[in-house]
Amino acid sequence: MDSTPRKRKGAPPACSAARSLQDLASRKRFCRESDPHPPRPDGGPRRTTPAAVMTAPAASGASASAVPGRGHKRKVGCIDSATRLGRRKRLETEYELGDEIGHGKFGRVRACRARVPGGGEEEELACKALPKGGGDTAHREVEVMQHLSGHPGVVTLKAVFEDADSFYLVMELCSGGRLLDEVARDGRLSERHAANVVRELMAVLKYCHEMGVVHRDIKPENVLLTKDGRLKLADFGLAVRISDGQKLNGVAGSPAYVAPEILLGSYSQKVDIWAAGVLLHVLLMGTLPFQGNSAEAVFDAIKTVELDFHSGQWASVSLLARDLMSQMLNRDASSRFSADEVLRHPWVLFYTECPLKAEFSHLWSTNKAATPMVHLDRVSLDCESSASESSSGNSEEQDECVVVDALTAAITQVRISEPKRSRLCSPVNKLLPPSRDAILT
Ligand SMILES: Nc1ncnc2c1ncn2[C@@H]1O[C@H](COP(=O)(O)OP(=O)(O)OP(=O)(O)O)[C@@H](O)[C@H]1O
Repeated sequence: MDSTPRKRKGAPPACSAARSLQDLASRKRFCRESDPHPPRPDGGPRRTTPAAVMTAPAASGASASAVPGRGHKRKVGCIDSATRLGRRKRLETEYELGDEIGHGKFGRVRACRARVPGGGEEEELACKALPKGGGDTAHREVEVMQHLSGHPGVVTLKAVFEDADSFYLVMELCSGGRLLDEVARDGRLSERHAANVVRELMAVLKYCHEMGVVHRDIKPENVLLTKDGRLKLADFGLAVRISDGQKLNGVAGSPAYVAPEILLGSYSQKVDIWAAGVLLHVLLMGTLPFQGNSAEAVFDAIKTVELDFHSGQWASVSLLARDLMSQMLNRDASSRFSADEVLRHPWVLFYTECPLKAEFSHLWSTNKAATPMVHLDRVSLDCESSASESSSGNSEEQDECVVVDALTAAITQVRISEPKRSRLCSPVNKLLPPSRDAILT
């Protein structure tokens, strides 16, 4: 681990996961995009979203003249014909809407069921209503969801409907709730559970980034779970598509998860890795790493607070987990891990890749460390268990941390991290003009 972090004196006291995350939720309102269609100075009508979902606009924060990059596998800006479109009447004909199951700042989500002619088995779905007048948000969300469709870690969009007031996004139901609720319930997740979450999240983020999409709102509220505990990334309302080497400059996201370079006004995919690092801190510690009583205070903490990974609750966390955390929360975006590098980190591999047992066992036998092999065998068996399993602070978990820490010594013979990318090799990036994503002044 290459950081010697210290928490700044006078930083606000850590609070419980439920409390701090709830605070965050209420502060979030400060950090959404401003109304992109403010009243006209001449008192004329506001520009509103067109009445029909025909084309999605260019991604906010991206240059209109940007050359399509690797992410543009489909027609840019068009609703894909695979997603059915229609009027609200058709929504009611084809689907039965149930109770509200969640809501965010923009949308209200209801349980929904497809009416199947002939009484066949009904598919459980979710229907998110997005009021019109929210600028490009609904278009962008639909377009990005379609662009990413097919990946098992992305909530599948089934159909889009509209009436005079709203768009309705019918999507697969994630009946396992939010990752946030799991953390609030359990306080802290076991390292094994957290590593499985990180692996699934990074797999979908790697895909998003390869497809040229920056999510910009990674947080436990937007990570949903299926009935069988698989992870699904949701809420693409702030996501944007960018080309290789392109930079964004709109301030967007949820304050506690905002990467420092967003505050500096020039950023790209790595902001999602920072946010995932904050999320990992929440999973392992039950608290947000950067706190404050206002959005400004949180931003100040993001820019200046040095985390202390050596004291307090961190003492019970493996060194490998701390190493990964410091790589994900590296303020230098060019050195910060990519999704792929996170996936290849030994902490993630150890808890999620059973075949490594053999490799580590070999290293173990050539190392003088004293932890018995039986622990490796047990950990190996553990990684076959469900990804949704959780525990916190029990003796079994402590034993695993000892094993992981002992492995740190063993694998230093191999490598802990990929070599840092040379800044000289960075692509020449185009800094875009300020966009309407700027939400804070
Ligand atoms: N596919 C789904 N299956 C089950 N629940 C869902 C689904 N999509 C959303 N929800 C629930 O609805 C809530 C709000 O959804 P979502 O985050 O998409 O709305 P939003 O208005 O865009 O939120 P935000 O305020 O974060 O922008 C989620 O936190 C979740 O509890």
